[in-house]
Amino acid sequence: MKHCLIGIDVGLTAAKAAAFDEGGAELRTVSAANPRVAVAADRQEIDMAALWDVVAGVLAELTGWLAAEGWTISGVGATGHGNGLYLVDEHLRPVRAAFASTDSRAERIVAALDPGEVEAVRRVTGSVPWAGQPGVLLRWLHDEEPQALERARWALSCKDWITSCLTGRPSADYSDASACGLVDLAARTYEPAVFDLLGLPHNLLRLLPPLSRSDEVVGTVTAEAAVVTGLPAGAPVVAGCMDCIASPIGAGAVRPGDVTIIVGTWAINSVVVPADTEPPRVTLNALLPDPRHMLAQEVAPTSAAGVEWFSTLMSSVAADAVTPRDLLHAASTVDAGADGLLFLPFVHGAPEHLGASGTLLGAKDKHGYREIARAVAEGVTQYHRVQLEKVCASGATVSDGPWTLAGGGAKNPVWAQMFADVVGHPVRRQLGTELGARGVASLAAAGAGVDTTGWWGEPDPGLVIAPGADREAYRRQAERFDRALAAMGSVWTELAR
Ligand SMILES: Nc1ncnc2c1ncn2[C@@H]1O[C@H](COP(=O)(O)OP(=O)(O)O)[C@@H](O)[C@H]1O
Ligand SMILES: O=C(CO)[C@H](O)[C@@H](O)COP(=O)(O)O
Repeated sequence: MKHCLIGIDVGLTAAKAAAFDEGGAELRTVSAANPRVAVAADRQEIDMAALWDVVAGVLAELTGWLAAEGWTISGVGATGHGNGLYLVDEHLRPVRAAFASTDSRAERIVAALDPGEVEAVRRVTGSVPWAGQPGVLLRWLHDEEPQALERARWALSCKDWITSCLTGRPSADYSDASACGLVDLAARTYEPAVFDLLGLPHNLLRLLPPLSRSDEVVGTVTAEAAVVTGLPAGAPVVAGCMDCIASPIGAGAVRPGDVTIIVGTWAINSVVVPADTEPPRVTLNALLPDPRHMLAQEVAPTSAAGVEWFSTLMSSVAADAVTPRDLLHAASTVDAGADGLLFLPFVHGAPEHLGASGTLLGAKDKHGYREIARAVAEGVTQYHRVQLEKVCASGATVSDGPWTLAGGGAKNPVWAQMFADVVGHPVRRQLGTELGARGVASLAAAGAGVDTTGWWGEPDPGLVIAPGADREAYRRQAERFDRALAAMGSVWTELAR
């Protein structure tokens, strides 16, 4: 009999489900756009039932194909965007719409925190507070919608919501919970001091589900879930992990010093560090399945989000949809430097820059769509560089080898070369594989008792891209970008008042 594993990856843009054979080869991937409602500029909410419908739909398509090809499913795991908040009642039904991690309505709560207390908690949890964290959002609900908290029984992350739909059980894993800034990294337990910092009563700690290892089986597919997904009832489901963890696992980039750059809605810039040292000073540190290691990360909703914003804007005025691929193609027809245009990619703000907004600098009447497209892609990439420099300066040891490029944007060859040129370091593309789904499928394999040692062979050197001819232009642009970023800080603070 042919056995396979299923990895589900629910990002902010799209839901993907992929099947892998027991040796780690990808059999097939199905994806679909996720529902997302921008309720207001700073309010980004997700209809939880609609999200589950999309995931069930991609699973049904995948399992239909697998059945026709004679595959038997031996394990399932989910990964998803981290942070945000998915509140459910005791019957695991949504209490209200979920908060996406791009929601910035709670910035004022973060701005009012005591810096000394923030630093004391950071040393324990490895995270600094920002608006889209579940703890900060719980505080917002405590102030603004206390009735929602009264109805809530569990505070889930995105993948925990999907896992609960599959198994009928609440669960959480160390990677997501630590990436949410809720965990004492050394003790691997929820940290009540986070609730003190945020002014939350301790009785709300009851909302946090029990923690499991990412590859631990936390339930089995229910009969109800089997009907809508085509998964076999009774198939084991593992706790899974956060998407920023799943991609490096999928790429095999989990040795100390390994760097992964994820070009999803969010910009994720990470390095594997030992778990038994003081957490590097970055936005967050997330525990990896291997208890010896964690992933130090600089993160911001500034990556494909910027490209999505501009392509959606152009689609609204063009006869045909302008896809991110079209936008990158238009960008490729303009020289590096976008003829002097600079884009600061904060259309959803950023943890590090309270009040920041998307900003186009240097616009002249000679500039058109193609120059702006180039500036948007370059601005997104330059901010990845800023964050990678911060990761390198955080005290973490960083590998000299190629850095792994993951996420939807990394599939674009123009953008991948721009990454190598802007960051000034070789990057490795991963063609043909949904790395996040692959990573969590490997955890499902481990949970089902399948030997996964063969999943990570020698990486193909042909996928490595070295910095090229545009490197010098981007070095000059980086100086302007950094000066503009520093100067805008006070403007954004003023505008946010
Ligand atoms: N060929 C492409 N060229 C440029 N950008 C792309 C391409 N394919 C996907 N993207 C971008 O990647 C994003 C999806 O990446 P993904 O990692 O799946 O994000 P998420 O996990 O947030 O859903 C899309 O928002 C899109 O902007
Ligand atoms: O918590 C986060 C960063 O700390 C984000 O939610 C990230 O997980 C999004 O992932 P994306 O949807 O861009 O793939």
